[in-house]
Amino acid sequence: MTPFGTRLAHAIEERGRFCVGIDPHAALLHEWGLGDDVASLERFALTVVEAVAPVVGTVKPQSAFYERFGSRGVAVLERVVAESRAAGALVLMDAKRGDIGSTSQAYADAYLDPTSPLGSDALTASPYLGFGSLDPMLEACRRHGSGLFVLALTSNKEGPEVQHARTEDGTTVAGSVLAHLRAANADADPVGSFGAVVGATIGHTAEDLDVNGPLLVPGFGAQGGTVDDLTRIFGAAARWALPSSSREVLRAGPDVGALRDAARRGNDAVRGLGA
Ligand SMILES: O=C(O)c1cc(=O)[nH]c(=O)n1[C@@H]1O[C@H](COP(=O)(O)O)[C@@H](O)[C@H]1O
Repeated sequence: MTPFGTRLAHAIEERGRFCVGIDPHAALLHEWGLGDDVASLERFALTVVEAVAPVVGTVKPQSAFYERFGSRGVAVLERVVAESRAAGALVLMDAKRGDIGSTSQAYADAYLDPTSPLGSDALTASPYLGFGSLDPMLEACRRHGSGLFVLALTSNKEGPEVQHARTEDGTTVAGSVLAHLRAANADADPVGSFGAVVGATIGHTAEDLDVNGPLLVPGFGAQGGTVDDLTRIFGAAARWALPSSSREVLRAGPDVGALRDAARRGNDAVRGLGA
């Protein structure tokens, strides 16, 4: 199986680095003239897939917006995964999973094994039960050619309380996560399969963001992150950055052409990063 990092490098080269978040917020369903029910969820999500999955390299459905409708919402999420992949986009499942190791194994089986109904190209993961608790996920990625994006410096204002805290050896929690990722990606070429999540809104950081892996960068667009912010925060590490935007693109719907244009505009805006 080709490693996720290699597949992602091809996707960036062929389609660009912009990632579209497929987040069916209740407010967006309303803006699209839809109701807050499963049929509307399905219409919204599959319209976005039809518009953007053939043109962008990566899509990122946020699981919570589907889970809130129960099993029928999760069935829609399964279709989002399958139809996005069929259209040629890599699916980064945003479920931010993390638990004791034996349960992490079950999350790995659910999201990182391509034969599972929710099997995706990559998963977002939370390292706050200790980075080692994610080992079953890393192992599944190696086995199946999938990838992981581990929270490091998140885009929300509450993140620093945990992420800037110092560990016993004086490094920050974020720095420690980044060091683990760097080790996991050692020797990968052109880029590893184990990425970090770093928000476009963090302002600046003294951390070394070069982990020889991809950087998922939410907070671009609706949360205020701009291209200038990306250049300032990431410098040369922007080479493997995936700026991700949900609401700013999704507000262009429900027209398929307008959604696709919004995705293309996002892609064009970040094309020169890391050059
Ligand atoms: O892992 C994420 O994707 C994520 C991490 C983070 O630090 N901040 C963040 O906003 N996200 C997700 O990125 C998306 C941002 O959506 P918009 O603000 O609408 O572009 C949501 O799905 C969030 O759950």
